[in-house]
Amino acid sequence: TGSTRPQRLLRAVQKKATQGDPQSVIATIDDFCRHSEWAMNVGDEKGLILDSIVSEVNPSTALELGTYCGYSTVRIARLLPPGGRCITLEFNPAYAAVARQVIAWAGIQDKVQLVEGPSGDLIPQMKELFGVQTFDFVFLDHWKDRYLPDAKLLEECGLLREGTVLLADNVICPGTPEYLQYVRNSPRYESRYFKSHLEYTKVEDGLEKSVFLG
Ligand SMILES: Cn1cnc(CNC(=O)c2cc(-c3ccc(F)cc3)cc(O)c2O)c1
Ligand SMILES: [Mg+2]
Repeated sequence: TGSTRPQRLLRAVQKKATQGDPQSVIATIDDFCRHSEWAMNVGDEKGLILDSIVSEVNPSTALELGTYCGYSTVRIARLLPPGGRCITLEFNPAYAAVARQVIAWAGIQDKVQLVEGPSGDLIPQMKELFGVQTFDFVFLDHWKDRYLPDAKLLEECGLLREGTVLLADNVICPGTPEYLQYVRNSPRYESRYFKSHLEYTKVEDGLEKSVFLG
């Protein structure tokens, strides 16, 4: 039985990245995906937009939907203020197992809580499981048809506050048309599109930043 792509990505990190250095983990994954095997990390170009928005929000509590190999988890967690934390939800146990090791290699595991399971079941438990009041920042990067139902669930569970920033990956490719229509037309959000490219390619993609107005 051969290795999987996430396992080969992890092996590259453990071989080439400096332990405890998030930037070298990020650079190693970007190099692996650009020159060895494409993988669905947010990537370096959209990653810079993610970094600038996370830095602007400076979240105490961040939520990531869709961990995959932990690349964007590392990008977010390395920018959190002292005491800040990122809760990241991943449905796929094999991805979660790789992500835990990537996050640990970067040395930021103390800022991250990785939870395995379906976001639709876990979101209603955020308050009781993790003592979360509201999220300051949410990064949506999981199954594209879950963006809208999970955004509505976050609203219904009282997990968003006036000013919470939702940042959604892949709003063009693969695309999240129902989610886009909702956040761009709802009076409860102020939405803006950041044009970019699908990770490691020239294909158009982008991030949608939507501020919850309460
Ligand atoms: C199985 N699975 C576990 N997590 C997920 C959620 N992520 C995605 O689906 C996803 C997909 C793509 C993508 C794939 C093929 C292609 F041709 C173009 C784009 C890019 C991304 O940035 C993504 O986040 C899917
Ligand atoms: Mg994505």
